[in-house]
Amino acid sequence: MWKRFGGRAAVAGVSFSVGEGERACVMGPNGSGKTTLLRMVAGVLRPSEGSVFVCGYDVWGDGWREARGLIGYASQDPPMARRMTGMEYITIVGGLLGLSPGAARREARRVLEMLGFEDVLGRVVARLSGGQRRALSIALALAANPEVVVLDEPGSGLDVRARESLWSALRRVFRGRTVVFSSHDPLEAESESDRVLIMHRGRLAAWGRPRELIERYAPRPRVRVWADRVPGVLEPVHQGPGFADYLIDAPGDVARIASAYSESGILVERIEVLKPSLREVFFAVTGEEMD
Ligand SMILES: Nc1ncnc2c1ncn2[C@@H]1O[C@H](COP(=O)(O)OP(=O)(O)OP(=O)(O)O)[C@@H](O)[C@H]1O
Repeated sequence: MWKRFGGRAAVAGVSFSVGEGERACVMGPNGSGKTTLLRMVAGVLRPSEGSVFVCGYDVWGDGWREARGLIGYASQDPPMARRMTGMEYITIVGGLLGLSPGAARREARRVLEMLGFEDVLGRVVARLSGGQRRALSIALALAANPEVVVLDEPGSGLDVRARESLWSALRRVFRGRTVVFSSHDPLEAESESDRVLIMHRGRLAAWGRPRELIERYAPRPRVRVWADRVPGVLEPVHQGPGFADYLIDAPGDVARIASAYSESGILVERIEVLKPSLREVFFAVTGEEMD
């Protein structure tokens, strides 16, 4: 897929496939093209070039009607009239998506109960938090019982506990479905997906199973030393404000690094061991730190 806005490519030649029942997570720095990619996959933004197939149907060709009936999509911040209640939103927008009012209400309520957000139905949108609005749009995306679910940052804007309970419910809701979602959280990506796609400046920088990506791009642990200077004898692999990272190859390396700091008279605030994770993969392939 390609998507150009004016002369600029937001998505530049990205190809991937997700198997039936698999969950794929799209990661990438801000502006790397995640939302644009998901919108093309979900059938709401036409690619400048390329195609999307869902269950064999061409989303942007003659299979659009069938394909769109198979996809449930929740955008990052869907437009909602502030004076509508959650129930009115589900009924009206569900109607636009072809759901009968009864089915939309019944199915959305079922999903919201699973998510622990059933009280949003009776409240006006203006009074809902970002997380509650997100739950409402996820419920609508799932109300038609889609085969394929596309969710743009379902966990964003939620605190750690709310995110954990959302995911424990989503795991049940997602069972048997194919899911493509985006995330800024490497732990969420690692634990909730079978495959990870890392976007960088519109291109696919890495694609694979989380473990394979870690093995390929970040097999060695690092230590991060927090101090205001770096000893001249050491070569950090990465430096940021107030910290420097070093690769660890042998058991004595951490002690060797710590003594280089003390021998240079540099006060160390703290030392962290960074276990290889998608965070390190992300850094290795994009050159950028995750949030
Ligand atoms: N409708 C549009 N018109 C013009 N440019 C756009 C449009 N939508 C996205 N872009 C541009 O395309 C690029 C990719 O944007 P996109 O929203 O897909 O990134 P993203 O990875 O989802 O970012 P974020 O993590 O901040 O949500 C950005 O430079 C953005 O400004």
